[in-house]
Amino acid sequence: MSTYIRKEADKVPEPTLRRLPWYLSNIKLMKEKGEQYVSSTQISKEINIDASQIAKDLSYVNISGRTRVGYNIDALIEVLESFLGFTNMHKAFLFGVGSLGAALLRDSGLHHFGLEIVAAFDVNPELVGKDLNGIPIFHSDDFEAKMKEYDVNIGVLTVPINIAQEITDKMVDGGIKAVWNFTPFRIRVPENIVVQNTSLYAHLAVMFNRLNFNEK
Ligand SMILES: NC(=O)c1ccc[n+]([C@@H]2O[C@H](COP(=O)([O-])OP(=O)(O)OC[C@H]3O[C@@H](n4cnc5c(N)ncnc54)[C@H](O)[C@@H]3O)[C@@H](O)[C@H]2O)c1
Repeated sequence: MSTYIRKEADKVPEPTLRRLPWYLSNIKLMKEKGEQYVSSTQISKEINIDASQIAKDLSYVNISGRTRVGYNIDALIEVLESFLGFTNMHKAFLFGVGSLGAALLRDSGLHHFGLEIVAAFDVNPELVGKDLNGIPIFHSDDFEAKMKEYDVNIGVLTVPINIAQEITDKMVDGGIKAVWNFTPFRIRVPENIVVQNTSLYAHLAVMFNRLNFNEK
């Protein structure tokens, strides 16, 4: 039996994966303006990224465009959405319904990007048993049981930093395969588990620095 081993080289580069959703949003805007075809040069003008870079990024996506006319806009949107995993809903559990966790539960935008938080966990008696934006909040102790009930493989981590690792271990032991980590803690996980660290503050220093530069 021959097994196909996925090589590192088969992986789409992370910068490409970060740019593709951006192209997608802009292409959708162009569609709203009534365009039927879009070229990498046009996208380039909108978002100020080199057209050759855009063409290269789009080459990872299975779509062919005609050199001068460009890509059919509907087909490109469809292919990009499915390539990026935005069309099939990924179900997630969220841990820690505090100020950030609650904001994420209220955010309907996640849906458009393929993420559906189906339930949340907390230990605060004022929250447990309630629901927020239609999403039930259970006690953390009920997590293992709920894993059997829901078809979930993603965990969103918005708990206090001092329990970030403990809750991660709990999620992984329960069968979670990917952790979207909002805590500033660098959580450790087994090799087969995906971790995505996200910080709202990450780009603030860049903005402040550029602001100071422009004001000089
Ligand atoms: N990545 C970012 O941009 C960003 C932004 C804000 C906050 N954060 C981080 O997110 C985390 C939460 O911040 P916050 O301001 O929402 O805090 P918060 O104190 O408002 O919320 C934390 C919640 O976790 C709950 N909790 C405590 N123990 C728990 C357990 N065992 N199981 C489940 N839930 C439990 C608490 O009851 C509370 O509701 C912190 O680690 C913070 O540093 C990150």
